[in-house]
Amino acid sequence: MTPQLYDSDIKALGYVEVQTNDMSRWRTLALDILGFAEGSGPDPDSLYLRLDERAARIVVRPGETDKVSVVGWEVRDREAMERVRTAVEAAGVDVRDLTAEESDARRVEAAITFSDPAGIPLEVFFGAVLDHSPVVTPFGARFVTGAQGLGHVVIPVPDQGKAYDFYVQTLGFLPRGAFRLDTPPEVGPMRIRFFGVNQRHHSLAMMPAPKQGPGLIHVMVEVDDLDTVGRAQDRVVAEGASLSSTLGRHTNDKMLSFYVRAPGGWDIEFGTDGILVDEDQYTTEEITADSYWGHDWSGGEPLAVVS
Ligand SMILES: Cc1ccc(O)c(O)c1CC[C@@H]1C(=O)CC[C@]2(C)C(=O)CC[C@@H]12
Ligand SMILES: [Fe+2]
Repeated sequence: MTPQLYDSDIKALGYVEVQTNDMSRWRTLALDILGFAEGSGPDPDSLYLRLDERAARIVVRPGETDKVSVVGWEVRDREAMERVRTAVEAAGVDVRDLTAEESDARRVEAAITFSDPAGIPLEVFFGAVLDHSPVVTPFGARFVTGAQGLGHVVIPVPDQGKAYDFYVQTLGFLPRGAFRLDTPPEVGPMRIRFFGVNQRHHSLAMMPAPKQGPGLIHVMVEVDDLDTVGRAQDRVVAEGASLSSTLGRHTNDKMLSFYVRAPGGWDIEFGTDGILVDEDQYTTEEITADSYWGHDWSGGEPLAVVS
């Protein structure tokens, strides 16, 4: 088999931290409905969610408003982190090192932090600290992570051209196609654009949107069987959480998923059965429907970035 070749030092989506003014609703959603395992960490007021051997893949911390506070991208080692630093600084963006205390709290050996052109705080890290205790999820979910990383994030970008150049030219993300949105002709074409850094079809997508709201459209996590997705959706309905979109199968990554509303007006996409991309053969394509079937958004509440 030929090796999969990637230009990017970024290997995977490592972690996401969000802040919320409704910790109790977050705890219910994360633990009692979606069935993440509760981890532990340095801040007794934060919620640490484990999906695998990493100490925490999703961190929810109390704050005044609901918004994304960090998107963490993983590199191989210190040398790779230094290459990213050089590229980001060459693009005219300020880079700061996490202090030793901050890196410890994040459970990584070291990280740098900077903002993307949409203003989203990023961290690039290496040396994730592992928790070797069994990952005991409350309903037996097994999450698909490993070389494919945490999942994907979809971010709103006010200037897609600038965001595209930063992620592709500076950070080395690989374009993985687009979905043309249905916009009136006078507005001109708008596309959701997808980007990968490993065999997961997309670890990042960006949607043109005004600069407001939580800085997230959704975070996707993947489990290893359909029954786990169906049972999670049953609990969304039974517990009265807001189902943003019904089950459906996407046309690009083939993921079978539903979306549930998180505090702050963004969604968690909970899916299974995503494809692995063979980068040696891959060429970008434009999908003309978001899904083969399902994904009915009509019963959900509007996204914060468009309301
Ligand atoms: C099109 C698509 C393929 C694979 C994905 O993982 C994925 O999230 C999407 C985009 C779904 C997208 C969304 O998240 C916000 C609301 C959107 C724009 C729609 O109203 C249709 C497509 C939806
Ligand atoms: Fe998605």
